Amino acid sequence: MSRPARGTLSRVPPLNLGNQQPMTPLDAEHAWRATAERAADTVLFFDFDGTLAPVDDDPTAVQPAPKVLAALESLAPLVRRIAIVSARPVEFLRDHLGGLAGIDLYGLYGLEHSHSGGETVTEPAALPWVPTMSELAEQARAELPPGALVEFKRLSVALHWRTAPQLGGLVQEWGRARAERLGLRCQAGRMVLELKPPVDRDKGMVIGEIVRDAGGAWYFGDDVSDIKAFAALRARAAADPHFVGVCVAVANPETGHEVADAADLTLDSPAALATFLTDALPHLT
Ligand SMILES: O=P(O)(O)OC[C@H]1O[C@H](O[C@H]2O[C@H](CO)[C@@H](O)[C@H](O)[C@H]2O)[C@H](O)[C@@H](O)[C@@H]1O
Repeated sequence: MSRPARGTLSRVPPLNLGNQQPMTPLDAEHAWRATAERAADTVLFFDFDGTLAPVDDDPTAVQPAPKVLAALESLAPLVRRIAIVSARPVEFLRDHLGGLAGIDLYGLYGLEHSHSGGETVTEPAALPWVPTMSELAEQARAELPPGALVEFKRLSVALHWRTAPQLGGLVQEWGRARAERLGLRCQAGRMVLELKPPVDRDKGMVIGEIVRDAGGAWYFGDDVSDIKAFAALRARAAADPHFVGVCVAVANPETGHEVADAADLTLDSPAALATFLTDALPHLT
């Protein structure tokens, strides 16, 4: 099948886990129509960076794409839940979602969560790793060359090389060696390597738990860590032919085709996502 043209919304071959046939409708309009029939039982999941917010050299400078928050606010009362599932801390997400009410936040790949503006709950098994992460961030700052950016997130450390692409190999080598020594796990991303505690929590597990009793779900993501979330929707659909699961990739040249190949639909940017969500509103009202 040919690749979707940039700037268009197209269907690409779905991920095939264990030969199951995903029940995903064929195009966006059908998908929203099927969703409308079960909107009160549908959860809309969004990754943050690269999906709701365009990528920036400075991880602290990002903001959601224009109109994206307004679209989420309009969609929230029409579906069961809206949830953001991100590698960012919950506090960061809360600060960057402009006080949106009624949204669930899953931060640090699900090591933290906050339901509908409530307190932030941290996975207890991860807490003993805070000092290790803090020391690791200090070591990274001391040992990695200028140009590598170290982002300390309490329960994980992200090592960035976006503004110094020539350091990518060295940063990854340093990070993987350190992870092995400390018993940490690595998650690769867009010009970043993230080191996390060895606690079983990822986007797929978060989504799998939430959709257990849902009638449908959409997941919007741009990076390789989002493929686990897509797989969770596929697994749910495989277990229940009435479940409508739709996986949407927000394309970018860095992740190549891997995410788009695992998705049903592809959008070409966070700005295109805002338009896509705004256009979906009439289907659900
Ligand atoms: O799960 P996500 O919400 O997609 O978070 C993934 C990582 O996002 C951030 O890094 C990425 O975006 C930065 C800002 O645009 C960019 O500078 C960087 O190159 C990207 O990798 C965040 O800083 C990381 O902690 C997250 O792991």
